Amino acid sequence: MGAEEDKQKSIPVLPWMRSPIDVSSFDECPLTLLPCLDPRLKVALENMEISSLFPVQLAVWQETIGPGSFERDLCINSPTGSGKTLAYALPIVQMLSTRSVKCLRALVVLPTRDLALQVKEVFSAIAPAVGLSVGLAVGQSSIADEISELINRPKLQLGVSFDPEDFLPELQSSVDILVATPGRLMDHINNTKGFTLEHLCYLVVDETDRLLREAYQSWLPTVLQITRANDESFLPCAHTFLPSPFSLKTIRRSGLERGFKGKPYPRLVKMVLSATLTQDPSKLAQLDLHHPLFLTTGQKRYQLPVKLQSYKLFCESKYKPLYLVALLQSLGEEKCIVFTSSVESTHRLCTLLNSFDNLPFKIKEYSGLQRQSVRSKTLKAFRKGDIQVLVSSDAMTRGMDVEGVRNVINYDMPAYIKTYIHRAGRTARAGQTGCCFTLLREDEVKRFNKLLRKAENNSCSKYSLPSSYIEPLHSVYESALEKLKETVEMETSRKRKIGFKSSLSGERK
Ligand SMILES: Nc1ncnc2c1ncn2[C@@H]1O[C@H](COP(=O)(O)OP(=O)(O)OP(=O)(O)O)[C@@H](O)[C@H]1O
Repeated sequence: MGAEEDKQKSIPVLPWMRSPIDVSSFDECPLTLLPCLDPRLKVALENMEISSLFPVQLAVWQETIGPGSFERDLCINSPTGSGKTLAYALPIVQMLSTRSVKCLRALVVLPTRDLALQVKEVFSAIAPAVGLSVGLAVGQSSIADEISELINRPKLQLGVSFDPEDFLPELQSSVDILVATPGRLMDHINNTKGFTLEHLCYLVVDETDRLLREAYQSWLPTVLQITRANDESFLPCAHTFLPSPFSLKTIRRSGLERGFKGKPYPRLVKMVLSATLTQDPSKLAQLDLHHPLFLTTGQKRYQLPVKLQSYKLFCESKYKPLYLVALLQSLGEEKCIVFTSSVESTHRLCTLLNSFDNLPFKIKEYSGLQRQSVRSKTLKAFRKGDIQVLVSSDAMTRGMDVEGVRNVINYDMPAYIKTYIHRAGRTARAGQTGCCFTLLREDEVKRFNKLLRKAENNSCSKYSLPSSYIEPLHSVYESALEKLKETVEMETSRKRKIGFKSSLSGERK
């Protein structure tokens, strides 16, 4: 494809995407100068060691708390590590800070459990300061435990006896904000008594392009349908406003003012975000956006963090593990993530690395092949610094924020620019520096250069390792390969035994 064709493809089809707000024209804003910020939230932010808002956070603040007043749905395309989480969390918490009745008003949906946990931490750092509670629906605990966290069942007064036939205690939400993955969200929508989205004011779809790629049990049409139905039932013509002692309803009036023509007001406000936001009209149509406003950074659709340094390292296929070890040794003990192209190669590479004697760092595997509990444990140890090298499949590529990751290595070349962006984006976050190395065979170089041209800030220098790092490793590499062979044989026979046992017990059943 020629450069002209590339350019054509990057011009958004949707008219509202062609005149975006450029986030790079914003500067950081000290909290002391931020208009309207609730002083309690200022203190909470300072406790998080945040003294100013990043550009994307200021741009969103302007469109929500500022003059924009949440009038339009926001589509935010901003680089990895630019602070998108707080960009939506802060205005939502500030807006809900004046509500005195507890009910579920904000829903944040993320594609994975680890990401949801991370986002919940951010909300939990600010929401309690203004008396709001945050819940999690990700399937980390049993559904019963989760329900008891999310739903409040008021206790009957002592000494008063009710006939249960006559009195059903009103179930109420225990949380104002819910962070969820689609599967568990659907479980609660379908089965949890008292779980309702009828008061929902804010819907955040984080990692939008990933969430729109799969149906995830049709969570999006379901949520939109429920909230739309609520809008309709609260239109003045459809509702008689009879006061009920047991239920508190949000009254959505039909407003013609401020761009809400024909829409119930206040309506459900949507914020959708990604570092690689889709521009595909049919995908975006699923979100049913209201008068959307597009916020993006710079000219090109794909952006790499400004302080990221990309490097390419040439090596023959058979020596890739050896070069990787030499590279890891040359980088020292700082945290590093090594990405491979599949769960199988992640396992194999990690086993091989652990077969090298006397490496000065601890290496663990993190992949979609592992159980969630194993993954969470590994991630925790990596965050703490007990593990220095994480060998990962693309399970880790999106959104994960681990402090102190200075280097990312693409052991296998990513097939798409999006993958490169999300992998590289695990470093150089929050304005810090970071490096991304890609190991390349000669026949991959052309494809890699072409892939990088699609992004802004795409300079990529050649990286060479001194032979003093390579030469001493040859003999160790040979014995590591031998050990790998033994380990693989052991694993295969263990799997065979387990398979045999379970087929026997299957026959008995
Ligand atoms: N205003 C701020 N000042 C200092 N640090 C901040 C600020 N806002 C966010 N951060 C930090 O920046 C890091 C990246 O933030 P966040 O995870 O929200 O990025 P992101 O844009 O969502 O990235 P990704 O696209 O990879 O998900 C986090 O460690 C966060 O604590």
